[in-house]
Amino acid sequence: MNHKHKSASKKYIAQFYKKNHASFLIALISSLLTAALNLWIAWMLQQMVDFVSGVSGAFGLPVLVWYVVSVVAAILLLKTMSYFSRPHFMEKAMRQYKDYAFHKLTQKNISAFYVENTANYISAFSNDAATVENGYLDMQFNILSNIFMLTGALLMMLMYHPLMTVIARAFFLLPIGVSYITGNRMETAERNISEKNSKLIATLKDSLSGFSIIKSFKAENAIFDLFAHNNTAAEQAKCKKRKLITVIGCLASVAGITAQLGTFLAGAWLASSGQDITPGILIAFINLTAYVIQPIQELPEQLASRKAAIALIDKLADSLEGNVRDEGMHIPNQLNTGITMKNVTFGYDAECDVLHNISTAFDAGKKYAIVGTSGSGKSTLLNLLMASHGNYSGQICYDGQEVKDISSESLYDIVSMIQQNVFIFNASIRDNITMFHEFPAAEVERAIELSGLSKLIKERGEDYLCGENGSGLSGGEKQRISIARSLLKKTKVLLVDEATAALDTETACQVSGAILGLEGVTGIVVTHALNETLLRQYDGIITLKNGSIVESGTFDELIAEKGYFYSLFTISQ
Ligand SMILES: Nc1ncnc2c1ncn2[C@@H]1O[C@H](COP(=O)(O)OP(=O)(O)OP(=O)(O)O)[C@@H](O)[C@H]1O
Repeated sequence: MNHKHKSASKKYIAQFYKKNHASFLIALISSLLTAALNLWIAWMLQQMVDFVSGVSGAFGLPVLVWYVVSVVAAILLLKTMSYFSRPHFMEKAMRQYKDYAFHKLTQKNISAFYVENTANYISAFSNDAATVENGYLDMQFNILSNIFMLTGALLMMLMYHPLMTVIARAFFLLPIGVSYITGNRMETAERNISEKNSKLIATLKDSLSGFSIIKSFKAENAIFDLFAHNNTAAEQAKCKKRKLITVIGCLASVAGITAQLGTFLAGAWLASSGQDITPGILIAFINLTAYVIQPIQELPEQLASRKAAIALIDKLADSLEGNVRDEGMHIPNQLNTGITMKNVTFGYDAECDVLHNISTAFDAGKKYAIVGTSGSGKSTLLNLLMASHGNYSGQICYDGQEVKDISSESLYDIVSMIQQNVFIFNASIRDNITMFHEFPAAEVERAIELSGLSKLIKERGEDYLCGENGSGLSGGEKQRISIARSLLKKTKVLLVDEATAALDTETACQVSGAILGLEGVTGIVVTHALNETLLRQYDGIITLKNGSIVESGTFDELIAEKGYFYSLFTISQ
């Protein structure tokens, strides 16, 4: 992990404490005072035992009764403090952390989602968030109160009997060593669990999205095998962590018991050597030793869990810091000359190019059709115009400005795209068209009219809920919503990828006609439907074959050439 990402994860951790200091401090004070209370009880026990043993200078019974009442009152007070602070701190901390991460997610490039695995993010906001909550947030109070209790107990032991404390300290080094050795292994185990969970979530996501296909192709067994494989891997990763926790616990216990028994032996040896140890001091020492050993036993696991949780925050910061294109250039929201592609070669993998040496120009305000057989690279060409990938060679320029240097915000102001796969939110038809923005009613009306949605809206109303990914709508209706969305945005450039594929011929012609009739808009339309009336209206037709432009010109020019386009057109008729 590089330095930039390390400092990025600090910003995520800062979200826990932003405007949340008061709750944090009160919760921390209450857990530290609870630890102090244990030490106070150890001291009281010493006084009680010395009182019963008749040691001179011990407190009398009335004072001891008063102390007991104070302890009970203090417990009630501290628990009340904790009740009013810790849950509020946790709630705000997790809310701000997830909000910040989600905000970062929304700042990503569209291109990020062509190359990244979205299941990682689902995991980060579910499983990993729970680990961060327990292993980092909750744990920090336990860690700090354990450190406080450890230090306080050692100081009290020092006050009671310095020599015995020095001997005990030598034993305590043992469990501390265990913590140091096991910390890194725990961190690796937690990262491994997170990765395996992501894969499991990815399978689950696919299974749910493709449920009807799985059923109709009777692929339940195959998809079950895939799920079972990933489920096993995730559970095995957790099993490994549990085993590691057992090993860490075992080492910590051995080290702890050795330290405790060693200290007792030292006490016995000192007492028999005539040292001044009252029965009360002996009892206090036994209690205090436990308060040293408990943190030593718990701290290795707690520190390891904290480290593991920080590793997950680092992992999320790592993924969120990549593919953000906010440093691009701002350009005015206009297209004066047009879009040019010069010697553009591109492949999804380094070994295999999908587009070869593409050179063409799309003049501002004109309409172009891209045709070609399936897999010839039409969608890829369109996506590159939307800056989906930056790793092409050659130039793609808007008014002479290289597209990968333009800020995504500027680019999305100029261009909008109607895609093959339309995403519909589980919101009203109107919100799906306006994408939750405010527009003048007349403009919305015009977009609805042009995209052929009037009938649907008349029947169901603007407030009709579309269902999860538009389950309440037909394919054609979803396409029309997507067209209305883009028309409403009124961008200077409209890219259309088979937008009419799910429409019947009449509506398809109507919609394509609407796109062709948009004044001042540069339209680039990928189409399979080789309809002569429509094709004649385009200013240029670009014919792709195996990722290369083989012909371009107007409909009449291409037909006259009697070449590749001519044969595609005649076969389709
Ligand atoms: N994300 C991707 N990763 C790897 N290869 C891809 C990816 N998307 C497309 N391809 C490949 O690139 C080639 C061109 O695909 P593209 O979708 O651009 O073709 P198309 O002409 O739009 O096809 P269709 O008309 O069937 O939609 C195909 O061989 C396809 O398999």
